[in-house]
Amino acid sequence: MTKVALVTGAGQGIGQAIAERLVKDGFKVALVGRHLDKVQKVADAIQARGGEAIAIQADVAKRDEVFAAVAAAKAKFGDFNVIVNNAGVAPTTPIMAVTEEDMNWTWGINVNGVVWGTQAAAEAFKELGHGGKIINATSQAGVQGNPNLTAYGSTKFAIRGITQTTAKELATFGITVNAFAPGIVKTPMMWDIAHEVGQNAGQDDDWGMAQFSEGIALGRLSEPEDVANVVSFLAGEDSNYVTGQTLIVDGGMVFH
Ligand SMILES: NC(=O)C1=CN([C@@H]2O[C@H](COP(=O)(O)OP(=O)(O)OC[C@H]3O[C@@H](n4cnc5c(N)ncnc54)[C@H](O)[C@@H]3O)[C@@H](O)[C@H]2O)C=CC1
Ligand SMILES: CC(=O)C(C)=O
Repeated sequence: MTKVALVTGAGQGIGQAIAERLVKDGFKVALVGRHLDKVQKVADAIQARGGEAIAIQADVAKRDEVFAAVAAAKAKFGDFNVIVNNAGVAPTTPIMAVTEEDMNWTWGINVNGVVWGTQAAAEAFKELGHGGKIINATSQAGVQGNPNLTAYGSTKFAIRGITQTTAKELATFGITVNAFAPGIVKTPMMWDIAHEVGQNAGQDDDWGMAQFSEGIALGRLSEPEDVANVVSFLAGEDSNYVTGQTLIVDGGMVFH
């Protein structure tokens, strides 16, 4: 039977690439995003190529919206097997400029969103009487500290902790929980960061990006598909004996 996956933040960037890859792997996919038009466009393109996809509007910071999204995916496709808690935001925050709003906003989406997604998916797996896979987006910035990313980096360290904790807690239900840690991926998020870093230094976006791209052993920035390849492994049967882990997919930036 075809498996069902839900991907948050699937309207662009890494989430879009993951959704498209999971369709190639044979999944039916539910694409979740804050802006329905963006996820609908990606879902329409998948359907035009013969895949099965639905678009669902939800803000992952809101627990009831995440539960409703999982319920809608389960109702539409009749099963539920994988959630990819991918949605995230990445404000550039030098430590002395960090505000209460920065912390609450970033943690509300990046951390609370993972917790709500974990709860909603685990509840669905239990109702369906089978296990499942929970896959969380952390970052190289959640494995080692990055300057000016205090708010963001703190959320990504927390996500690795939640991944380990929930892997131990949910294993008894046949649920695995893993995370992927991208490096520097050419997406709108990373270009926004590069823009801010460049602007703060009186330089352009390419200069800003270059500050992050130094020291990649494989000598190139990441494409979203590099990350989707690893998520494909975590979503598939070949990773059945892997849980609580963070797979770093950064071309060789952080050696852990
Ligand atoms: N681009 C990069 O270099 C890296 C990205 N990551 C992580 O990968 C994940 C995806 O990143 P990108 O594709 O680069 O980001 P992106 O900003 O290009 O795309 C993220 C998507 O998530 C959606 N989103 C944001 N807040 C949301 C909310 N509250 N509810 C629902 N959807 C929401 C956005 O609308 C957007 O479509 C994020 O968790 C990010 O932290 C990790 C390491 C590096
Ligand atoms: C955005 C991000 O996760 C970085 C720079 O590692």
